[in-house]
Amino acid sequence: MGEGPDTGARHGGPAPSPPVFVARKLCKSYGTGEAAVYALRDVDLDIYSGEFVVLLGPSGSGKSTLLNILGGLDAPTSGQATWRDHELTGSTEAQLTAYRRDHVGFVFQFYNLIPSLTVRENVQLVAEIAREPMAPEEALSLVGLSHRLDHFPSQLSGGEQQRVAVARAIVKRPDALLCDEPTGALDAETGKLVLAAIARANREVGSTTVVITHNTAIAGMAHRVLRLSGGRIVGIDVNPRRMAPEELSW
Ligand SMILES: Nc1ncnc2c1ncn2[C@@H]1O[C@H](COP(=O)(O)OP(=O)(O)OP(=O)(O)O)[C@@H](O)[C@H]1O
Repeated sequence: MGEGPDTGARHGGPAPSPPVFVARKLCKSYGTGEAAVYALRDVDLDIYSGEFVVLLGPSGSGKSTLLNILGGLDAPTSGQATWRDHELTGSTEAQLTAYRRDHVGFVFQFYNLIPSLTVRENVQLVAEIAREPMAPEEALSLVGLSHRLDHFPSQLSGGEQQRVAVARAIVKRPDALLCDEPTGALDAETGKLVLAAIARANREVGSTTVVITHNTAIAGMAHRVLRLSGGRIVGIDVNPRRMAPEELSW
């Protein structure tokens, strides 16, 4: 991968390749009538191959709902979401399971490692069900943990455990890497190491990457920042220069 996707059309230059994620008029509501809660309202979205996108917004703005729909973990109430030629809306549970297994790596705020397995075994578990995985050792090297292969999760710091979770997400070389508040439970210095691991996966594996945060500093890493508020995308910023994780401060 080079410096990221061709952002030409967004700057008025040559046409880029078609988007990999497309959402049109996505709505998600819970309940009905006066008690209804609208998590997403008429969201239109295009995300391009290899992009690093940050979804930025306050608590309750709809970030997780949007990411979960893109990842095939949730379905909208109405509207359309597609991944390349996969129609996510309207897919059966079995089709969504296959989509997640074959194309998506997830990283959540809490690492959910299996405590009785070593670092290598936690990553191996996903490699075994993937179509074209890299070696677990390669994934763990990408996140800087080659020296901790045979340790158990309880022997690692929170930031190291989250880097194992990143390795587990990327070992299958996912087309999409979807991260929901990956640094939410970490201090700034540790969080930057995790962000560096995610950025490296985006660059070297080529995974189209979406990171949720309510931390505005993290937005500096992205190609583009989609700002959410009240279930709507209220702004899209293109970073003229992306910052490296170690340049961020919060
Ligand atoms: N299962 C549910 N039932 C009812 N309301 C829900 C449900 N899930 C989400 N919501 C509501 O939808 C809205 C959007 O939630 P969502 O989790 O997508 O926001 P978010 O921006 O990710 O927030 P946070 O940063 O706090 O995780 C919120 O008002 C939330 O309370």
